[in-house]
Amino acid sequence: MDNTHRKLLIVWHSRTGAARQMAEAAQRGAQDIARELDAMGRFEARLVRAAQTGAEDLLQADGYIFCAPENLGSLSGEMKEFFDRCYYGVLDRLNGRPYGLLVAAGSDGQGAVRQTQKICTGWRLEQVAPPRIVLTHAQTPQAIAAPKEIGPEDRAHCHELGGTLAALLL
Ligand SMILES: Cc1cc2nc3c(=O)[nH]c(=O)nc-3n(C[C@H](O)[C@H](O)[C@H](O)COP(=O)(O)O)c2cc1C
Repeated sequence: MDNTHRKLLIVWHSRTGAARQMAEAAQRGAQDIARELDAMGRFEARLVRAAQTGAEDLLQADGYIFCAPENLGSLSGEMKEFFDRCYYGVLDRLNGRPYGLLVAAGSDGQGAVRQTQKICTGWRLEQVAPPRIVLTHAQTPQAIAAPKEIGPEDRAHCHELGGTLAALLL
């Protein structure tokens, strides 16, 4: 590809740490691929919390990873609020850009995946890898409130997704 600067935007929300670690692993994966391709000088993998992300951030990026927990069968409130806040401001202006999806969940995650896919279909984004759900197996109120630590295999899958997006953009 040409020498244009490429930007991957990783938008995340996390309450107890799992989705944050997933987003960080994806960022490292993207940076590792950029390093391998000797493209660090023309690539940026930016990690931004959903509450701090706006329409301008979306418009300025070339590709996306969305990473959030499933809560009550759908996307966590902060992540949904980000989509609600930005949706119409960028509609028809992101068409064809690639995205990947990471969901942290206690035991399911499918509701959050379906909901995010519908939103991204509305934005005409192109899903370039299967969504990854990381299960934390938190089911009791105590387990749900506890800080999470994702395992090396899950971390590796998120790292790989970041690498896939970077390779596509570079
Ligand atoms: C209010 C609330 C609702 C939840 N609902 C679901 C759910 O519907 N499905 C599920 O699999 N996990 C559910 N969970 C579990 C979280 O997805 C899980 O704890 C995950 O690790 C949270 O990600 P985080 O560590 O990045 O905050 C819920 C957690 C909370 C706090």
